[in-house]
Amino acid sequence: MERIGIIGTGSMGSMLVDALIASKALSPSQIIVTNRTHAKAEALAARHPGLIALASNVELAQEAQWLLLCIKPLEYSHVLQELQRVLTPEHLLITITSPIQLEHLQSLVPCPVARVVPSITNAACSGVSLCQFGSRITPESRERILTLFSAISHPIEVPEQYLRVSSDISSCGPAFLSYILRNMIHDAVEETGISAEAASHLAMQMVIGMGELFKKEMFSLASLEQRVCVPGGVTGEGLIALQQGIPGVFRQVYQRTHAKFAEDLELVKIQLQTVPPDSLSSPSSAGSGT
Ligand SMILES: NC(=O)C1=CN([C@@H]2O[C@H](COP(=O)(O)OP(=O)(O)OC[C@H]3O[C@@H](n4cnc5c(N)ncnc54)[C@H](OP(=O)(O)O)[C@@H]3O)[C@@H](O)[C@H]2O)C=CC1
Ligand SMILES: O=C(O)[C@@H]1CCC=N1
Repeated sequence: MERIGIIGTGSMGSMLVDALIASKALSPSQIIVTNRTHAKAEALAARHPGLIALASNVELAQEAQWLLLCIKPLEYSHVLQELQRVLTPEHLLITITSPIQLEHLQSLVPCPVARVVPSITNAACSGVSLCQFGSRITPESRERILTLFSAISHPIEVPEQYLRVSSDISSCGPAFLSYILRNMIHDAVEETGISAEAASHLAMQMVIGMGELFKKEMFSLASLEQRVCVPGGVTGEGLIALQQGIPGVFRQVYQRTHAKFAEDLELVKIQLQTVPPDSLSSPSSAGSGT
């Protein structure tokens, strides 16, 4: 494939670069990056000889047709204003951010747009990525996007109304489960005196083992729970405590994430009013920025 330009080499941008190279989906020389703090982009280039770190988003868009926007929602209006001068219908814009409506984004640029929401699990070429495609995406580009991201994840196409909750599970989920496990470890230490190190080791190995069981499709969540919970045994006693505390907690989690999402969508919408609707979309005025 042609070169891909990655704007933003923070947590996700750098993870995607590392994973795409590790999986051999892309070679370093197919990747160009920019980052607001240029030193971060340079560090990535140093890690992957052949990868180019540029200082300007405009220059990057002139060098690459596929642009992966790995910036945060409130950074879009600034970056889109910069890019408007150079984007052409031949570009392809992929956002990894949720609170920006795809059709709105598409209305501001002359090119096709798509969304691919990654998960930190993609760093291990595992887990899912959540995909959505704007109306200008051709079947061929759709296939190429799915092929690229299938090298580091299981891409899943999600409808707009389930984007937030899907990302809550697949992208925020690792943080939620880590928090629960940290509490499991903390309380073990407080209650019994086991060392934090020993409890952490047990917890990590347990999670890795569970992942293997699911990978091998040996259990569903319910059948695993049932298999471990020996009638009259200790697990059932422990579950009584969990049954008092856990049910309903995730309803609150989803209510909070959805409220924040709605707030961000609104803020982004207001900010994007400063980006004029695409005035470059007619091929005659699109320029030859590639
Ligand atoms: N973290 C996660 O697990 C997931 C995150 N996401 C989404 O990914 C997006 C990015 O998140 P994340 O990587 O964690 O955030 P980070 O803050 O780590 O990365 C954002 C990067 O964008 C850079 N940046 C900001 N403005 C510009 C600009 N004008 N030009 C070039 N680079 C710029 C920042 O540079 P600087 O170094 O100067 O700050 C920073 O490195 C968010 O929208 C988030 O919702 C999606 C799924 C999972
Ligand atoms: O915390 C966040 O906003 C991002 C979105 C998905 C995971 N992390």
